[in-house]
Amino acid sequence: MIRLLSQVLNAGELQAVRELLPQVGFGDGRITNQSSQVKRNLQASQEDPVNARIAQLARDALARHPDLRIHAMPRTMARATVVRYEPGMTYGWHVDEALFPSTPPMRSDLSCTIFLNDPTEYDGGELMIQLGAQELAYKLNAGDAILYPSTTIHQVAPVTRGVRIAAITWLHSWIADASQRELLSQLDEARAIAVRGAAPGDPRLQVLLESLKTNLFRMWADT
Ligand SMILES: O=C(O)CCC(=O)C(=O)O
Ligand SMILES: [Fe+2]
Repeated sequence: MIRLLSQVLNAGELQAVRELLPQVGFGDGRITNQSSQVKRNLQASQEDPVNARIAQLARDALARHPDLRIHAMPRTMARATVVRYEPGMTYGWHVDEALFPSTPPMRSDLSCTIFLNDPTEYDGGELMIQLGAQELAYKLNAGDAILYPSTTIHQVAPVTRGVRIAAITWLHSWIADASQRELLSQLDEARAIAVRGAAPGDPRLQVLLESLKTNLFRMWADT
């Protein structure tokens, strides 16, 4: 499932990132995808010390975001990388690698983009995700993030004006199976609504419970 995580970075962290960004050392993005025919962007090298500081800010911010825990059930999070798209740059349709090349390698279940600059600063540069025949486009406010399954075909549309800057990372979930993960996150959301003291007939709680009951029945029904 695609999930938007709002205000992952708070105002202070965004300001710290803005001050660090001019010092990031960027290189050709193909360094990590040498055979890619569609990747035309800039990215920080993993050894870059300024990237490491931004990555740490991003990791801490994601780790404390309640929606990340509910929807990703993260086991491991890869070190984030700052990416930069100038006019004409793009990352065409592709699927992310199955294994993130850490030691040991990490299976990527979910991909995550944290938008680091304001959408008014550039044209184009939408993160587009294919859902069957549909193409969904996302361009979020600075500090917001999107979480999407690493199995999806996606692209960054060409930037036509200005500069798009984001931090990207990947997550290994405790729950490998996406439909099982969805059941658990619906259950967790329902629990959170109930704990807050839902009003009788709360529509969100009702539809969550109906979905859980129906989909568990579909899974377990002996036909
Ligand atoms: O910059 C983004 O939003 C995602 C880029 C991407 O798809 C990737 O680096 O694999
Ligand atoms: Fe990607």
